[in-house]
Amino acid sequence: MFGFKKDKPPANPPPPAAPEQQGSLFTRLRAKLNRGDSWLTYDLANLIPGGKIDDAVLDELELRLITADVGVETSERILTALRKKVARHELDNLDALLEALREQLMDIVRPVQGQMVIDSKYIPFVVLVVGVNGAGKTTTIGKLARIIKAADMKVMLAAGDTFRAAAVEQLQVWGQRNDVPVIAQATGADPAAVAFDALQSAQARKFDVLIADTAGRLHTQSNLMDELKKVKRVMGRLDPAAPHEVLLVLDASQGQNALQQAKLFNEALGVTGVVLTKLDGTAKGGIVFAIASELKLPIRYLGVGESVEDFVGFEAAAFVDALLKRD
Ligand SMILES: Nc1nc2c(ncn2[C@@H]2O[C@H](COP(=O)(O)OP(=O)(O)OP(=O)(O)O)[C@@H](O)[C@H]2O)c(=O)[nH]1
Repeated sequence: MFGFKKDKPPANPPPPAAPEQQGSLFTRLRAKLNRGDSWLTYDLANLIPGGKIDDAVLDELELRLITADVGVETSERILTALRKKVARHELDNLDALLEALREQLMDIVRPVQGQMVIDSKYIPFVVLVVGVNGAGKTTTIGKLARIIKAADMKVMLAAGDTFRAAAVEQLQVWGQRNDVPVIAQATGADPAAVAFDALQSAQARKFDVLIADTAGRLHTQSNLMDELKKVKRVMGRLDPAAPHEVLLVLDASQGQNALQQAKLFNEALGVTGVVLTKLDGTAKGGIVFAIASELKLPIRYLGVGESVEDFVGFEAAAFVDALLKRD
């Protein structure tokens, strides 16, 4: 329900779901992903006036996949499978086409569905959040802290983006409002020192989870990666297994750029999970499939709006069905 798993059930049962968490994930996703119509299936029925699936329909579908940043190779693979079925006369109406498309899409995203497991053998379980500026890191940390707290766990935040004063303030405001402690230092402080202090404090105070924010922009990209590697290394001195989750936040509306970012961050840091933000209303939501097929990294969460409740655990079937607008 919360989009993550604790290895052991909590001592106290989690409180009832907030009102916005009620209602099926599919219904909520459908409303958020397809403002109006789905980028994938809008008006498709009208393209098949006689009900016949022909090359024009398949070409249009391929164009939509590519335009939505599914990626040329992945789109071609999907269409090759569909074309074979058409040639065998297995797809002779829209329903059959959509069902075959659903199977293809599910084959891509099913393997990357995987909840974050908060392993209680680590005190705290450390989540390092990385990504370029503006991707939605701070918002994601707020949303994630909220659901973890709602499951009766003690969460602490580390304000590791010491490069930007506003980023620290944003996290502090969020922490105050939600009664979650935030460890911060002055602007320009060494982010590795912030991470070290925060982890030491969370260990001493026996917090369940520490979520560490990081900078998304430095003078050069190699500076940024070196800084993030140092944060990782320094945490490892206090707990050799930390960070236990390296969560990469990507702005889905950045399309193929997001894919490039993912490759760089993964090479440098070994990403263990991805959060795709701003999927609400973007016509570039196909990047989910590109990330899944090219990187094969677990997709943990989707951000589908700016408010704290616009955050859902990634479930392949709900996502695909919401895109295809099928109940
Ligand atoms: N529509 C939409 N907006 C989002 C989502 N997630 C974040 N945002 C918005 O994106 C903007 C950037 O989010 P931040 O959380 O500040 O991004 P950041 O990566 O921490 O970037 P800095 O704070 O600049 O380091 C904010 O205006 C957020 O409200 C989402 O899922 N959907």
